Amino acid sequence: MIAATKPRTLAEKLWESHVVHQADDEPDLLYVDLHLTHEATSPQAFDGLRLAGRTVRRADLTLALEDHNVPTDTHRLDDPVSRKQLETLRANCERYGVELYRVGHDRQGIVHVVGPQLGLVQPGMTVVCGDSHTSTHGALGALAFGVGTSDVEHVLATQCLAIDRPRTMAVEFTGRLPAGVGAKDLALALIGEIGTNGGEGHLVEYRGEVVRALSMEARMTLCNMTIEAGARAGMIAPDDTTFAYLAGRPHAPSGERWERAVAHWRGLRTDEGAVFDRAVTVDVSDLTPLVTWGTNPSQVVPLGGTVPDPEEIADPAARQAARRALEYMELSPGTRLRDVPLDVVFLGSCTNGRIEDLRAAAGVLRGRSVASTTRLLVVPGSAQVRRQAEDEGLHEVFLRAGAEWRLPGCSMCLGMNADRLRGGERCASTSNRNYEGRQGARARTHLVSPEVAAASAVAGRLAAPSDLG
Ligand SMILES: CC(C)[C@H](C(=O)O)[C@@H](O)C(=O)O
Ligand code: SF4
Repeated sequence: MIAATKPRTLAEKLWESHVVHQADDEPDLLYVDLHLTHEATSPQAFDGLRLAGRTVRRADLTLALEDHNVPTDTHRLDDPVSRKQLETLRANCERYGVELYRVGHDRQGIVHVVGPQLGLVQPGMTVVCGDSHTSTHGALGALAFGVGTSDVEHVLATQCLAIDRPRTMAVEFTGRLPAGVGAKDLALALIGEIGTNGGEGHLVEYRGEVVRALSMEARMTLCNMTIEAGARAGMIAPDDTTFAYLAGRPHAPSGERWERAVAHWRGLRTDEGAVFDRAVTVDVSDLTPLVTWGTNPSQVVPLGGTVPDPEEIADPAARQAARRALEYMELSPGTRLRDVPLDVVFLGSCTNGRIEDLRAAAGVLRGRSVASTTRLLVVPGSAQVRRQAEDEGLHEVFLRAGAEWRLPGCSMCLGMNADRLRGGERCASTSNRNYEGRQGARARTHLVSPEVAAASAVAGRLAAPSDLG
């Protein structure tokens, strides 16, 4: 009799198929199929390599992008700090033979937008990048880890990652997703429920019909924000949506190799009866568009709601955090979110800077104008997204509405380039972080979906598309 194999989760399968070395009381050593890198977290890693007299083990499995420091209004690198970052990356890539898509290249863009777009990220792979939002790539059924700079050095030198095995966690959204509610709302709803530490030490697999019905790009939005729940990574088992997305992409297999790949990928799913260390369900039937009111993504309420009163929060630590957040955000309890005026709206980032996000926003903005008191920045996540949007005429919708149509990059997602909020400006942003100072000194950030961002730009205050006349 053949011994029955123990049912395994998708994460366990991918982990076990990549273990190079395992020993008691040591992290596992995993083989890395794809290493993505950018200017912000690679300089010290390359320095370390050079000092140790080592070289890049698999330059052919390594790709570098310029995203965090790039200006998005011009290709000119005027800012000396940013220029230094980019010049350092260029010199390192040149020296070690690593391919680099630099500013102006037709494949340049945010690392987490470009990887999937080129078909570089495929089901079953391990993907590593010195960037927390590497979790995005798990949407394709990959095991994708954001790592620190010393890990980047180790991966450059060995193509392996030393990592403790996380526990597994199933997240299932149940019920029917109402119209006007999307992946960004799912992510915020989950974080609102389990908190910014709720996923700590876990590898999340998103499961169930609601997730199955999401487009590939929506799945990326969801996996992208997994990290904001404190989890180690997020993933979704590949299915026909994944295969349709990958087919024909520059680095996807073709012909007979494609058929073989798909046959293999179909087996990359959690077995019936496999046990997760933890399971969370979130009912989405009554979900409405969400907006953050505070300074972390768990401080979130429905757009139709009001700013909560910290004094009504039972947990003392949460109460104190809410008090401080309201002070920073200059908001008082009971204020209707819809009454909150905005200086800036930012549509972009690796969370919501893809073509579907731009289409959704353009759908709201068509025939409308941005409020005179508000500035709308539209920043495509990559040069390819920008081209595609222009082919579809979306840029004309944005420009006609009075928005700024920018060049690709991280932009106002974080204050590492010229796109920054100034003097305590308030912004509705489609990005993933709203910590103090994230978008500039004293900047106030409200995280929202692309549809809410677009409607808010028109209204000049937080608004849903259904609020617009
Ligand atoms: C600069 C980089 C290390 C950082 C990250 O790891 O996420 C950035 O991308 C961010 O979103 O804060
Ligand atoms: S867009 Fe924002 S979250 Fe994404 S990699 Fe860039 S800085 Fe990080």
